[in-house]
Parts: sequence; C-alpha cells; structure tokens
Amino acid sequence: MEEIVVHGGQRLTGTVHIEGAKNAVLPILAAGLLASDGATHLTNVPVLSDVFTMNNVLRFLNAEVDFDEINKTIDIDASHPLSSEAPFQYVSKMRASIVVMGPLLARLGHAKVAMPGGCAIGSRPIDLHLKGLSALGAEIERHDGYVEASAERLHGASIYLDFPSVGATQNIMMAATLAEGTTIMENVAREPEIVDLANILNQMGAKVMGAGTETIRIEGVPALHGCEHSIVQDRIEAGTFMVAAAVTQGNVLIEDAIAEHNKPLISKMREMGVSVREEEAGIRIIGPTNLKPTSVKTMPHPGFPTDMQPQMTILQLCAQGTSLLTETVFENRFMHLEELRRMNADFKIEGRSVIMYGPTDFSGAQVAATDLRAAAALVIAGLVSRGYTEVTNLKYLDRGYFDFHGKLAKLGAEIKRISVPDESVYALNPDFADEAAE
Ligand SMILES: CC(=O)N[C@H]1[C@@H](OP(=O)(O)OP(=O)(O)OC[C@H]2O[C@@H](n3ccc(=O)[nH]c3=O)[C@H](O)[C@@H]2O)O[C@H](CO)[C@@H](O)[C@@H]1O
Ligand SMILES: C=C(OP(=O)(O)O)C(=O)O
Repeated sequence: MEEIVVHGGQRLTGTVHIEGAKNAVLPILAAGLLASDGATHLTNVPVLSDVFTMNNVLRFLNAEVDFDEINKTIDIDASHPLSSEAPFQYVSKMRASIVVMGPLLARLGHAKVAMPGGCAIGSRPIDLHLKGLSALGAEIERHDGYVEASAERLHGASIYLDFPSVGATQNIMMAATLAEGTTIMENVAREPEIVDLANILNQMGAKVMGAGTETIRIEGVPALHGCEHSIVQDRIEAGTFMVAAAVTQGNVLIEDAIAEHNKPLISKMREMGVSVREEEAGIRIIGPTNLKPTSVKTMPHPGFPTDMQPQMTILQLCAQGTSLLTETVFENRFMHLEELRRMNADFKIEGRSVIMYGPTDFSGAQVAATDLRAAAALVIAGLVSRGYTEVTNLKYLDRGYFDFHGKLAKLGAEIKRISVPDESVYALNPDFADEAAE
C-alpha cells in the first residue's frame, strides 16, 4: 500500500505545469470509436489510472490503442470491426465508461453496457442518457445488470435534458453525429470538456454547433474519420493547485491555466482576499495572510464546479470566520469533512450544506481518501497542518492527478509518497516519518 506523508507549514512558490483534462480525455477516447476510417491521434493526454481503464475498455471493444506515456499521446484505430459489449469488470471500475454507449450505438446499431451504479459521492443514475438515446430511435432494454440499446439507424430528434448532465450530453451528442437528420439538444451541459469533445467530433467530420451554450445542434453525417487533437487543460487540476497556493500563503504560477474556465473559482478566491493575476503564461496565485470567509454553492458550469468543492472547503476552513458551502450536484460529497474533523476542523453539516467555523488550527492525522477530490483536499489540508499528515487510499488520487506529490514537492512542500506495509502501525511519529521520507 502507498500513502502520502505531508509535513505542513511550507509556503508554495514557483511554477506548476497542468495536464490535459481527465474529464475531456475520457469521452474523447470513447469518441475514437466513431472513426471508421483512419486513426485518431491525441496529444496532451494525462497519464492517469482512468485513462488506462478507458484504454482497456476500447481494447476490449476491439479498437487498437497505443498509449505513449512519455510523450503523452494516444493513437486509437477503430477502423476494423468492433464489438458492442462493455462488461461489468470495466464499467464498475469507472463510471465514465458509460460514454461508450452513444458511439457504439451510432457506429454499430447496438450497444450492451453494464449499468454503472453509484459511487461514494452519490447515486449517479443514467436515465437522462437513456432518454436521449431513446429519442434518437434506440430501443432500450435493461436486463441482468446491463443496458442494451439497438437501432437500425438513429434519426435526429429534439431532446430537452431535465438537468444539464455532462455524461448524458456527451453520450447523446456522440450518438447524434451519425444519426439521420438534425438533432437539437436543449438544457445541455456547457462545461469546457463538452466544447473539447465537440471540437474533436467536428475535426472527425461531424457537424456539431453550439457546444458551450445551452443548445447544441447536430446535423448527422454518414461516417466519421480519424484526426489529431490536443486535449484541453485540466481546469480542476489547475483549480486544485490554485487552492494549494492560496492556503499556504504561496506565490505560484499555474502554467497555461485558462482563466475563462475557472471564473467561479477565481471570483470566490478574490472575494476571500487571494490575489489572482491573469498573466500571459497562466494564472498567478498569491495567498494572503488572512483569508475572508465566503459562501459557495456548487452548480453545473458556468457555476462553481462540484469537482472543486472538497478543495474549496479547505480554503474556507482556513478563513477568519464562518463560511458556508452548499453542494447541489451530488448528494453525498461531504465525506472528506469527517476525515478533516480528525485534523481539528470545526463544522456542522445541515442537509446539503456545511457551515464551517474558521480559522482552523489544522493538526496532522492519519486520514483516508474516500474519492478523488477528497484525496486532493486531504493533502492540501496536510500542507497547512501542524506536524505530519498521512493520506491513504491513493487509488482515488491516481484516477485524476498525475504526480500530485511530485508537483507539490517542486513547489516547496515537504511531501513524500511512500510504500508502507498493509498492516501499517505507521504512527504519527516524526522520527519514523523522517526515516520513511528519506
Ligand atoms: C468523467 C466526467 O466527466 N465526470 C464528471 C461528470 O460526471 P457525470 O457526467 O457523471 O455527471 P452528470 O453531470 O451526469 O451528473 C450530475 C448530476 O446529475 C444526475 N444525473 C446524471 C445523469 C442522469 O442520467 N441522471 C441524473 O440524475 C447525477 O446523479 C448527478 O447528481 O460531471 C460531474 C458534474 O460536473 C463531475 O463531477 C464529474 O467529474
Ligand atoms: C467525480 C469525478 O469524476 P468521475 O465522474 O469520473 O467519478 C471527479 O473528477 O471529481
């Protein structure tokens, strides 16, 4: 087992490089299945466990996938006959694998995908995905833990999403690229990752218009081909380092971060007294001595992203006074807070809101990550804690962050990732921690 050990108290300074976005590359890998002619070449691909999982899903479906981890590129060749079945062993590993459904259905007229189920942050149904695919003419059946969709040929339709679901928007958009006629999707997700997907689909020969707005119009085409595409920067990784810099009173340039994609976070950080400078090379964060409290409510884009919520709570817990955070997107995304209580955090959860009483005098503890962003939040809390913090369950962190501890170490954090025996009696003993950190 591995864990991250942080000795808090260091100011972060320097420059950090941001990877391509996990939430962009996963649906884009699925989009690679749509190209019946030629290979798709992706650059700026993040080296993440979720990417390995999605590659394996594509390989199982009979696509050729070549991942060059050093150069961060992937080539996908889906030009030969594909299989249409994504089994439980893959889908259970990663919910996002449900986005192969739209491309398979469009390309092969059939898709059988294991129902993804929920995860630690909430129940995560797929009713909106299915509603959209059904409007395009697919027959949907659910049996034995699978959802099966078939259609001789999909046809364009008008689809209104009850909620701007990211995955449903992606799945339906990809299916509609090869449908006969025009599809109008309303109340769709507007995340930058949706725009990135639309961009690559258009390079593949699709006709997708309006991505990034509430309405997307897709004119179906008979076939798509391979192309080259560079994955958009990860706004959530950028935001995570912005918070880490601010909370440690640091001075960090988040290289190539796109301010436009992180507007709600930037606005809240400025309100709290953080200096956020948009420079040519990226976003510079200078953390103040005293942070002001604030209220945050997560919303679909362009609202405050739920994927920044756990990290944001650390900034709020450090503020001088009472802050509020309301999570409206997922019903169970406060699990990191119970771990933070063991690090001295004082808060009260009331339904979907948490009231936080700052400033917190964080003290190091052994804590376990419960999901991806919880893992990042716990490490950030460790950066401002007295003594040592050990964060376990790093499999969650590895889903979405490449070399997180290494990047923080380069910025001056005292942090190591170490192997420990599974039955670790590893206590918060500075002598042992020093030894393990060598
Ligand atoms: C791989 C990826 O891109 N993951 C992101 C994507 O997840 P994902 O695509 O799963 O998120 P959605 O936008 O679909 O889900 C948001 C909310 O809608 C609900 N819902 C969704 C679909 C549906 O058919 N029915 C339904 O009720 C979900 O339960 C959830 O409460 O967007 C989320 C919201 O920004 C982010 O937190 C995830 O990091
Ligand atoms: C919730 C997240 O991802 P996923 O939808 O892949 O679980 C996330 O990136 O924070």
